[in-house]
Amino acid sequence: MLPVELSPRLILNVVDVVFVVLIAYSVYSLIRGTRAVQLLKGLLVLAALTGIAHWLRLTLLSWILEKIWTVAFVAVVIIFQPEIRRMLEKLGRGAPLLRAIGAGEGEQAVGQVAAAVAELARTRTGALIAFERETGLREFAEGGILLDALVSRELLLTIFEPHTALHDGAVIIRDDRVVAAGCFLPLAAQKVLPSHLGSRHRAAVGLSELTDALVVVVSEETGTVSLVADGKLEPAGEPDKLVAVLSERLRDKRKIWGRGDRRRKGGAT
Ligand SMILES: Nc1ncnc2c1ncn2[C@@H]1O[C@H](COP(=O)(O)OP(=O)(O)OP(=O)(O)O)[C@@H](O)[C@H]1O
Repeated sequence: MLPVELSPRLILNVVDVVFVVLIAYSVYSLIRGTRAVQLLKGLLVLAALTGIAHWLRLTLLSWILEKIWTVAFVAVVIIFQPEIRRMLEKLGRGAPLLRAIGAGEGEQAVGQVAAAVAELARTRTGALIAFERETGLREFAEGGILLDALVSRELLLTIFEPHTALHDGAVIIRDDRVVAAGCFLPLAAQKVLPSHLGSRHRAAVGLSELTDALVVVVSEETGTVSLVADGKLEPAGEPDKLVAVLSERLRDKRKIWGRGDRRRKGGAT
């Protein structure tokens, strides 16, 4: 006989707690590493203060805190609109377990991109290349020159050739096609990056903060190649490593229900 009787109520309570823990963990995973963590800490302090004020029956403080909660809610929605949007998009994409593990068209482009990037780095030609994943980059592509051309090393080298009309701005790649070139990307907040990194790198980080895009940056100044994802910039390493990392991350992010649905979600230009 069990020491505690397993009543339906008890089971439901356990399920209830498990759900709350899972949701809390998911929310934390989604905002981990973003500025929303600071916000969460602020809200926890506010919640603790509110609890204490209620417990001690401090009427005036409770009333003020109530007003602060209302203002804070509106402010949070306005200030963190990009993060909230991104979080909801991530939720919409489903749990990682549901993601397909299979090759996508984007991977075919990876080898060509890596070859172009190696050449651009060698000649110290600045470049900014964004790979679209689940979040549609249409709004950024439409700000540039729409191309819809098959990705090739030669095409990318031509686009980033200095003194040409398309070299300024970013190239956006979806699957195996260059969707657009000369695209303006959103800049990351000033404090996120070391001051020696200029606007090209800031733009790469900025896009990766707002979307799940993978961005490759070649520095004109130093010829170094960086890979940017989820707001983090890291050295891309040798071309072979870049191919491996890009392939893995592109594959990992593909959904189980494939390409057609993603297009309907707003990815198409
Ligand atoms: N918001 C942006 N969106 C797209 N491209 C941008 C953006 N900002 C800058 N760029 C590109 O970066 C170029 C200027 O880069 P800047 O020298 O400021 O950056 P950087 O990070 O120091 O790069 P580098 O190390 O290559 O010099 C611009 O000519 C433009 O092509």
